[in-house]
Parts: sequence; C-alpha cells; structure tokens
Amino acid sequence: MQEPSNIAAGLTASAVLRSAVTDLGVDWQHRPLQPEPGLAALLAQPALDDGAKATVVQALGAGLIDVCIAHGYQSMDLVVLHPDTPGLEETLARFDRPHTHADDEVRYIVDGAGLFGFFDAQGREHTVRVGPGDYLRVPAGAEHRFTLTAERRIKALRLFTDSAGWVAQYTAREAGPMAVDA
Ligand SMILES: CSCCC(=O)/C(O)=C/O
Ligand SMILES: [Fe+2]
Ligand code: NI
Repeated sequence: MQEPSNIAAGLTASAVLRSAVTDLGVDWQHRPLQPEPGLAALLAQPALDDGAKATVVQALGAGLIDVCIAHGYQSMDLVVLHPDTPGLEETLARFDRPHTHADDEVRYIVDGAGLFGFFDAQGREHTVRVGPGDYLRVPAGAEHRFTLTAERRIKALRLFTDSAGWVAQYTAREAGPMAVDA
C-alpha cells in the first residue's frame, strides 16, 4: 500500500508534467480504446500487413474525425514498429534526436508504448510515456524527440495535413540518449 505522501507526490508530478507539456502547446489527451474482439486480435499481432493496417485505420480513424476537422488533417495511416522491424534502431535514431517538423505531429497510440521528450524554454526535457488510448498533437515547430520503451513495440495512427515527407528538422540541442525505462 503506497504511503499517502507518495500518492500525493505521484499525482503532483503528473500534474506538473501535464502542465509543462500543455504550456508547450502540446495537446495530450486520453481517449479510451475499446476495440471489438476482431480488432483487438489484430492489434495484438506484432506486425500487420497493409490490409490489416487499413482495417485498423478504418475502424479507429473515425474516432479522430473531430481533430481532422478542427485542424484540417487530410490523411491518416498506421505506423507499426516491433522488435523485428527491419532497420528499427536506425529508424529510432532518426527520431530520438531533438527535432521539429514543418507540420503538426499527431499520434493516437493503439498498441504498445512510446516516449516523447519535449523541451521547454529553459532547455529542460519533459518526458511523456504514451500507451493505448493516448493522443498527442505536437504543433509544427515544437521541439521534441521520440523513442520506444524496452518493449520496442508501438502501433499509432498518424494524422497528416501533408504526408509528402515526414522529415525531422534537427535542432542544435545536444541531448544524451532518452531513458527508455520511463
Ligand atoms: C510513433 S511515431 C514515429 C516517430 C515519429 O514519426 C516522430 O516524428 C517522432 O518525433
Ligand atoms: Fe517527431
Ligand atoms: Ni485507457
């Protein structure tokens, strides 16, 4: 049984993190995921073929139509990363360096977990661990980075205004490796 002081400390830390991330313009919500059994079975698979990815987007994308309308997102896809993803570490190396994007970075996590780091004006990093049901919208130009937890597994819907090229523009910030045990 946690001591009340620890519970209070935990709640305070969470509120401080949420406040810091929100102050950076990041929209961080929890939208509970309630997949029907067939979809849950798909999400439980490590890898998905294109047909299965399209099924997931079709089933869960409708729940995000409000943000598509509010922010003009035109397309959606599903990113699937798992331990046997070819070139996984090289892919992660592209995103665990502080960077920005010319477009919003919008992710709805539907399986697995990930870690986003956000940098404030004082150069402090605020790390958010996301899991199923977590929705994040990182506004264009907001400095961040991303990696996977030790589980090396995530499935996330990605919403785009323009999916022409999801390019990371690296900033000059020096940052050590992200702690993956968050
Ligand atoms: C799970 S999204 C893959 C990482 C990515 O697209 C990005 O830009 C992270 O900052
Ligand atoms: Fe990014
Ligand atoms: Ni939930």
